[in-house]
Amino acid sequence: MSDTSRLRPPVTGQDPCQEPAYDADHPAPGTRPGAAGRTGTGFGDGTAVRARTSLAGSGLLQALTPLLREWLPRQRWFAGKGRPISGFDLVSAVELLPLDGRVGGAGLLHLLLDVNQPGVPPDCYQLVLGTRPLLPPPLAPALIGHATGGPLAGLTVYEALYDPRLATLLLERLRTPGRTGPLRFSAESGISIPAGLAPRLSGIEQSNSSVVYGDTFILKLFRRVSPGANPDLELPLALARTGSTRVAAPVAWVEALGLHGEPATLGVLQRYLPGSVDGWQLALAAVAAHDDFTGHARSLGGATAEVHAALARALPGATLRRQQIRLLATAMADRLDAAAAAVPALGRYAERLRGAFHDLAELSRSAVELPAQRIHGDLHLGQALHTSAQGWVLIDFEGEPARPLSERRRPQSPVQDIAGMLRSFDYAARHHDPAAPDAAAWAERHRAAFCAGYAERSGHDPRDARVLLRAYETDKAVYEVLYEARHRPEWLPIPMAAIQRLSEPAPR
Ligand SMILES: Nc1ncnc2c1ncn2[C@@H]1O[C@H](COP(=O)(O)OP(=O)(O)O)[C@@H](O)[C@H]1O
Ligand SMILES: O=P(O)(O)O[C@H]1O[C@H](CO)[C@@H](O[C@H]2O[C@H](CO)[C@@H](O)[C@H](O)[C@H]2O)[C@H](O)[C@H]1O
Repeated sequence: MSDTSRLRPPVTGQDPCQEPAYDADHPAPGTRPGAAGRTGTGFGDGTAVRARTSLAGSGLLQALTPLLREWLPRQRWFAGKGRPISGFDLVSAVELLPLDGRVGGAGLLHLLLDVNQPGVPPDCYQLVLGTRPLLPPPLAPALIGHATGGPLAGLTVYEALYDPRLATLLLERLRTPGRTGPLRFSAESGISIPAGLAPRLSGIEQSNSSVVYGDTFILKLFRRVSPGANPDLELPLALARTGSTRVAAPVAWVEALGLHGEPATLGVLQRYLPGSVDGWQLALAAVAAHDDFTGHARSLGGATAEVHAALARALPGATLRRQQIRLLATAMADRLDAAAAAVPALGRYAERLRGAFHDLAELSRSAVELPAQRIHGDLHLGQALHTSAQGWVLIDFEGEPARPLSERRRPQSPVQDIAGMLRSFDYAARHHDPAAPDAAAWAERHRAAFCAGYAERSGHDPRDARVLLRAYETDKAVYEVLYEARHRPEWLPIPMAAIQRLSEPAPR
């Protein structure tokens, strides 16, 4: 579809790609004015957004509430599982296509919604909803529910990304920079995005949702949204602009404006790497076939060093001084305490594990200063894609989604990323059998190859930062224990094997 005018709700007769800047008193065409009634805190105090939501006050939220209460907790990306939902607040609602389907048979609604749960601050989620009077059978898996009131009366509500027509429309909107209500669409200059690329929803269970367009681009829509630039746009964009080929270059993105302070990144369209295989799958295959994987591990170490060097050049860094090193050690110890309270199996190791954090705190007594810079933040084998043409490419620079955005955007020691990848080799070695007699040796060989590749490219062998590496590795293994206990209890023995190893006295 190359004609962008098909995005245009005929009510207004204006092309949303040409809209003027959004004005609270004169809402943009294609959105309906109304009082927001928003009280949530996901985007701060809410005052900035109050006049800018559309469709609020129209009964939209009341119509959606019973549907979302039932549907949301079943989504892989919903972080509030296990707690009741006490209600929703509308942060913004934008009708990208009229809901009654008078253009092309389907409506398209973009929502930012604060989800309220007792005892925790609200989280803001991005939903992209389709509406049709009747859902065609191929879209059955996308069903959210049948609405009975407000502007949705008599309509079926479903996940728009499943609908090729609506997914195509999103790409169309990204192709032309401009604003639609509080949504700002931007494109990297000098890159042309062709029209008519066939969309397909990525079937992989993820923290976010992605659509692949014609094996050329992949659009990732963030589900949990916070004010500020998402590092998964910020870092790949900075890297691509340095000419780095170790990332999938962003070509367009969408943000929400005026919600509270900084624009919030909602989605990124990046180059797709057709035929890529991720490092986790490659490593598992190598373990199963008893193949040597050290060449791959070494080149991955080199690629990681290249990314770190490019990030250090492209974005401001910092130095971790005494006080910050102490705070880092304290934060790690606090995370250990919290994890031990939640997972009793960790309890008996806790005292000895604390030694690693104690040693880190002791570093702060000497004159040591640690260089810090922007890093990947959640590096593991699944975040590295391999292609025969490009070698290793790192993806998903979001950082650990559970941590606040402000923390994820802070410069950190690059050793954190290295520790993450070293843990991943241990995971791969123990995936089939956590107690396999040759697992420790396999892991050690590949960890060494990764560090050697990193050292070759950077001139610094991460193994020389012994105390820091051990502290970060322990912190990551503790995180993994909690992660597995919550999400995949049958995987718990994998990080527990590391906990056992790391609780033994450190070789001096
Ligand atoms: N640029 C890309 N090219 C090819 N596949 C990709 C690309 N980016 C992501 N993917 C695929 O999508 C999956 C999920 O991507 P990721 O960025 O990790 O999303 P999430 O944050 O939702 O976990 C990856 O594991 C990979 O299989
Ligand atoms: O990929 P995400 O950003 O969602 O990261 C989370 O999930 C990962 C699992 O998918 C988890 O990684 C752990 O398991 C991996 C194997 O599945 C292994 O390679 C990693 O080393 C291990 O940490 C990650 O911790 C979590 O944040």
